[in-house]
Amino acid sequence: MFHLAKGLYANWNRKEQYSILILGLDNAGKTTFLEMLKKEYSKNSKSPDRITPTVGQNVATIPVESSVLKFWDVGGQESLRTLWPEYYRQAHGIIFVIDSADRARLEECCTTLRSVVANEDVEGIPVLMLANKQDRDDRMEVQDIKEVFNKIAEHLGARDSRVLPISALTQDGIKEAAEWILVRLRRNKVNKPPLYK
Ligand SMILES: Nc1nc2c(ncn2[C@@H]2O[C@H](COP(=O)(O)OP(=O)(O)OP(=O)(O)O)[C@@H](O)[C@H]2O)c(=O)[nH]1
Ligand SMILES: [Mg+2]
Repeated sequence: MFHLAKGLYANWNRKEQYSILILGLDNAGKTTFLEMLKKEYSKNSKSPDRITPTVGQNVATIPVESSVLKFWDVGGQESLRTLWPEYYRQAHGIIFVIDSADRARLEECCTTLRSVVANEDVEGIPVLMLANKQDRDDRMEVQDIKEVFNKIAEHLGARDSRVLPISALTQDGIKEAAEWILVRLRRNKVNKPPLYK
């Protein structure tokens, strides 16, 4: 009887777990964003001055509301982007981070995102674009970034997508980003069910 009750209790307590892939060019601020998410939700994070370019992957499992979000942060250097498709099939959502101060690579950003969303393994899953580094004086206006990326969004079909301004460094917009993606992951759960852990 005790074991049955314990089993039922464990079942009721299982949480929905969604995997989110954090992509973007090198230096966009992906790892800083992830560390700040950890700071926001689990109070256990690395200080930004200890973050170095990612060569492998960083994984963090973060409780957000009644769900668990498992983030996969991979290196954005060109030579490492060939590894990204390995992660596509398991992803419930994509967060694509853009360096708002890097005008010179905005086009490269677009081409990269376009090739990501064209892959059939990520078909239908929500895509959140983060215009990061909004604290910098030399940033591009969010409206200008939106105009560029909305052109890509037109090819995303019925799936959810959005451009949100953030500053990973000052933690502005971090919570809004997590909340936006969670709502869309739940909305898409009939098409891409979460794991129950
Ligand atoms: N001013 C400013 N700098 C930022 C912000 N976010 C990240 N940075 C800086 O940008 C640089 C790169 O940040 P990372 O988080 O390592 O970038 P990444 O996208 O993980 O880079 P890779 O691992 O090489 O793909 C670091 O010097 C960060 O401190 C931000 O919101 N504002
Ligand atoms: Mg990194």
